[in-house]
Amino acid sequence: MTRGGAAGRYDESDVRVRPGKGTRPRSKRRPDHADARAAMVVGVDRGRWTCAPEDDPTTRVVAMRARELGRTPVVVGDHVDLVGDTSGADDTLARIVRVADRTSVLRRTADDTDPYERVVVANASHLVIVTALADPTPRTGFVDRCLVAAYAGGLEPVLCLTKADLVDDGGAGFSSAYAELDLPVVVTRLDEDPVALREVVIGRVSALIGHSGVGKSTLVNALVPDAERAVGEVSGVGKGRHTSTSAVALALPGSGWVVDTPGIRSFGLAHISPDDVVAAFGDLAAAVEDCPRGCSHLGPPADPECALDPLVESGALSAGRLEALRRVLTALRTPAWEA
Ligand SMILES: Nc1nc2c(ncn2[C@@H]2O[C@H](COP(=O)(O)OP(=O)(O)OP(=O)(O)O)[C@@H](O)[C@H]2O)c(=O)[nH]1
Ligand SMILES: [Zn+2]
Repeated sequence: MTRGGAAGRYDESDVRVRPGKGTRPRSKRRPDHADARAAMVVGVDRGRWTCAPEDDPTTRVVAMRARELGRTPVVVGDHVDLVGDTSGADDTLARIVRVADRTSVLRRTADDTDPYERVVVANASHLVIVTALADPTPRTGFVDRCLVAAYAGGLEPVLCLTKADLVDDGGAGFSSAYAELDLPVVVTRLDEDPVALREVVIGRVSALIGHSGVGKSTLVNALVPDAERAVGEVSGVGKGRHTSTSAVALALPGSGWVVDTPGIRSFGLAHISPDDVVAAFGDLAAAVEDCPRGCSHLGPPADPECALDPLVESGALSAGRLEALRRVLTALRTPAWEA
């Protein structure tokens, strides 16, 4: 499901027809690759894409991109068509000839001023925002930035609060800040199986995001028993061990995928506008069409004529929900390094 309006806007995954066949229209269906094998990208490393064929998802086929793809980015979660040797045998290399339109895009910029945005994960239906209730201290700023990225990219956000064993209230205090956003909240602790989280991710493609040390690897290992994500080690380059910093999709027992995103520590949001966020709040998207041009929907004093305020007066919108939406919108204005 595409929640945000922004996801459908991107046609960067359209494949260009090879130059020289000038009269042929741009096409996603090249008849000469009618026998291509459909697959999902599960990992990317130095110009090689690891793919899981849809007809045999436990096989791994390593592929390069065909020249006809041009500069189309191909990321974890992309649905691609493979040709060539798709056996997955050692030392074989297939070619990616097509990338399907995406249903969602988790995107980021390096910081809020970086004009270059990067798709990190494609086609995930859910973004699981992993935050520890203690050690490290939870910060709403990071959660709010993740919410913005989810809403704008067409992913359903889920708040996952870890280390409940370290606090007295079971997470009620922290999650109350999100109560008005209709956000699913799951709470986990080291001494219990993450049953509620498993129910959220099973049969779906979910991206997991969180700061270092929040317990994300612990969760991934519980969900995917053979994942062997390193626990308690600071992941990244130059920390003793060279671990991957790019996204990787791991198959859940049964069906579904979790995409771990070890490299993502910050979330530049330069590419997102307030309207992209409001678009995810179905009923409110129509209301803000009455706002003045350039309204950032924060209300007075910044936006005295924002059309969301009269909705509260008329009873169509609760004050608490508007406040929660505005706190998320404020994340757009808060520099990434302060969040
Ligand atoms: N008390 C408690 N500790 C936990 C819990 N979950 C994880 N931990 C501990 O927190 C530390 C960090 O856990 P990881 O799973 O490595 O955290 P991470 O988010 O993957 O961190 P990076 O690997 O740095 O990305 C480890 O020592 C875990 O044992 C929990 O629910 N309760
Ligand atoms: Zn407005």
